Amino acid sequence: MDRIRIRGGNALNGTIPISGAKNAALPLMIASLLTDDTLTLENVPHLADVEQLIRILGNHGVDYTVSGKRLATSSAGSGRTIHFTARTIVDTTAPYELVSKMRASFWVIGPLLARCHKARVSLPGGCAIGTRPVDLFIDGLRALGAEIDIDAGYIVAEAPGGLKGNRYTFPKVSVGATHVMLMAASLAKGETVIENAAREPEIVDLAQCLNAMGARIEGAGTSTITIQGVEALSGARHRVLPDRIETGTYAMAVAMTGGDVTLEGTRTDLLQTALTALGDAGAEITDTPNGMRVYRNGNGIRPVDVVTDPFPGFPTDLQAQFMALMTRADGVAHITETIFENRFMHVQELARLGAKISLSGQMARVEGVPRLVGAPVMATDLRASVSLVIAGLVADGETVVNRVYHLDRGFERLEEKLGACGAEIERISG
Ligand SMILES: CC(=O)N[C@H]1[C@@H](OP(=O)(O)OP(=O)(O)OC[C@H]2O[C@@H](n3ccc(=O)[nH]c3=O)[C@H](O)[C@@H]2O)O[C@H](CO)[C@@H](O)[C@@H]1O
Ligand SMILES: C=C(OP(=O)(O)O)C(=O)O
Repeated sequence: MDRIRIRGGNALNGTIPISGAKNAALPLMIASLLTDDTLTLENVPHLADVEQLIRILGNHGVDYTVSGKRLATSSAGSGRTIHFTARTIVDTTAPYELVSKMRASFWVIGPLLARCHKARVSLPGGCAIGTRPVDLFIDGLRALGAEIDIDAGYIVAEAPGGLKGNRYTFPKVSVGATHVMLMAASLAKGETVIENAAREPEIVDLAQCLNAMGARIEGAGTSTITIQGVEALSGARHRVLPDRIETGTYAMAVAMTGGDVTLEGTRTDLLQTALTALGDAGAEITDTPNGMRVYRNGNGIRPVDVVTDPFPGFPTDLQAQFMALMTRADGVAHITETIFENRFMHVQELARLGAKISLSGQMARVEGVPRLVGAPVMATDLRASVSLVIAGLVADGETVVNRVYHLDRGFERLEEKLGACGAEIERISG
């Protein structure tokens, strides 16, 4: 199993190209199930989750071809272009062996139901950050006329006469359930109105792609989305938006180590709340023509309290990274997690490096310390793992992060990107 070894102490200086967003690429790829025509996606990141989803889609009958080059360290925005074609759906079952590895693969339920009027999808896996139920998907799809049962770990859904548009109000904001409702309602008969929809940029990206395929979606990016169902969708070409979580992660790494880094191929408007928190912590962030510049001089890190919330709030996917930054603040910061009930698994690992963190329910009290000391660490989820990398970048001596496969789910060539900016970081294979 690969590990990442870091020798802390170097400031980061240089340029980091930001990849296409994992959390946009996944639903966009799944949207290819909605049409027998070719959906071409540009800027698709090379990540374990993307490869896994390609396998899952292949099981349903999606063919793919890859063109374009892999993202080179020196050039932003030149990620892969992948052409997905689901001429016919050969299987409407998404089996446990495939779906259990990745939460988002469950979302195939939406297009399968819409196009084939039936789907049998295993209950999902994904990062172990909470119980992560699927009740909102079930309620939402039932509102569109689907009949749904749970049988032996599978959701079995049918809509013999096709899905029918309806009004549905989410009792709680869900990114995944909003993606699924957009895809399902695009091929339903009549109008669907979704209230309390997620407003994440990845929702907007999916809606734009679906509209390019012939869907009629209005209001994506607000909490009310209206979809006029259409008979069929066609192919399209769409560029995956930049990864705001990767962007925020590297911005936090620079805030941690000090230095001056340009994040290329990204946009500040994708993560305003997190950038405001970073600014309050002492980093300077400015727009550049093709991204942003993050800079922190020799001044210390100021403690900042944050509370995670659905977009446009502070993203839960940056909570662990921000906590790593706060371990070196000049004072005490409080970090409250409101989205997932078990997303503090980095706390005990950060403590191995000398961090002083205490937990009380969903709130972490982080008392900044003047020094972290390298140690072997291990994390059980994607963003927790990268928070350990950020801490390792300033820890004295050597930090070894185990279970790198978590990182490979969501960070493209992390060690290369950080290494090019002066970090002493390497992957140890095997
Ligand atoms: C692949 C992807 O895009 N993953 C992101 C997506 O996950 P995901 O789409 O799984 O997250 P949701 O927005 O659905 O989850 C938000 C909250 O709603 C709850 N919930 C969700 C569905 C449901 O049927 N019932 C229910 O109670 C969840 O347990 C959680 O407490 O959004 C999360 C919140 O921004 C991010 O952390 C993940 O990185
Ligand atoms: C939690 C995440 O992913 P998933 O929803 O696929 O588990 C994430 O991207 O941080």
